[in-house]
Amino acid sequence: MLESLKKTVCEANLMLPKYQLVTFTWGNVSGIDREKALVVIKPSGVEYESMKPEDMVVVDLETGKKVEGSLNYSTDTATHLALYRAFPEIGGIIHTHSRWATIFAQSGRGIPAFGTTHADYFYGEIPCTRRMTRDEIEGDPGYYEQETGSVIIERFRGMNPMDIPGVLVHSHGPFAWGKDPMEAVHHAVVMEEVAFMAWHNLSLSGNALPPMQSELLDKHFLRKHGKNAYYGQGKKDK
Ligand SMILES: O=C(CO)[C@@H](O)[C@@H](O)COP(=O)(O)O
Repeated sequence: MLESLKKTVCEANLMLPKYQLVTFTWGNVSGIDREKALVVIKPSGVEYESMKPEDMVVVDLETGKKVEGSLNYSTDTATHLALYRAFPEIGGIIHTHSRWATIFAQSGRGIPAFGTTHADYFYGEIPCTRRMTRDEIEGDPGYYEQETGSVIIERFRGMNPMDIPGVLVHSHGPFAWGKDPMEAVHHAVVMEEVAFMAWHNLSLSGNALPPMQSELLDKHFLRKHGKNAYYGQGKKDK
């Protein structure tokens, strides 16, 4: 079942060690088949060196039940499912504990847009959720992870998840998404890079640097995204 998506999701997971986004097994990527309403996600706690497409686990989007796979699915599966249900435009999700983004998450701070590297991918600050409450943390397996999805969705109320394809979960770490699993990984790599830069910008400025000017944010984001985008090979030069 879903052999091609399993291959893609496995390859996307293998990008985590490649781009140094992960230590040990601390991360996961998933992808969704919207027509079948099935999600493919990596198994929990399996070393990346030995991970194969056939290890991927298939989960029903609505019930959260495993429909195929001999291994246990990622502990973060319920968060992925909550995000897929809330954001119908996304096709892939990644969670990591990449160092610089996690430093911002642990500090409860969003990553401000300080430059065009950020603006090419994120249309403003990458937000941080609120702290989770005791009631949201305690409970049966899967409940805390589902509530992790809820605090992300709450933070994105009134926002377009494709304008800002990532978030920091307070005291935890980054989640990112995209139109497919590979784009989600791409966004996680950029988030880590801009977190690294932003930390140094804040440090050099004595924590007093304002965000970049809105005109420059608009220019860089909108020339790569949206109906009038002209970056890359999509639209032919006049
Ligand atoms: O967030 C955490 C641990 O804090 C998990 O995402 C991480 O260890 C990866 O878990 P899985 O191997 O996907 O079950």
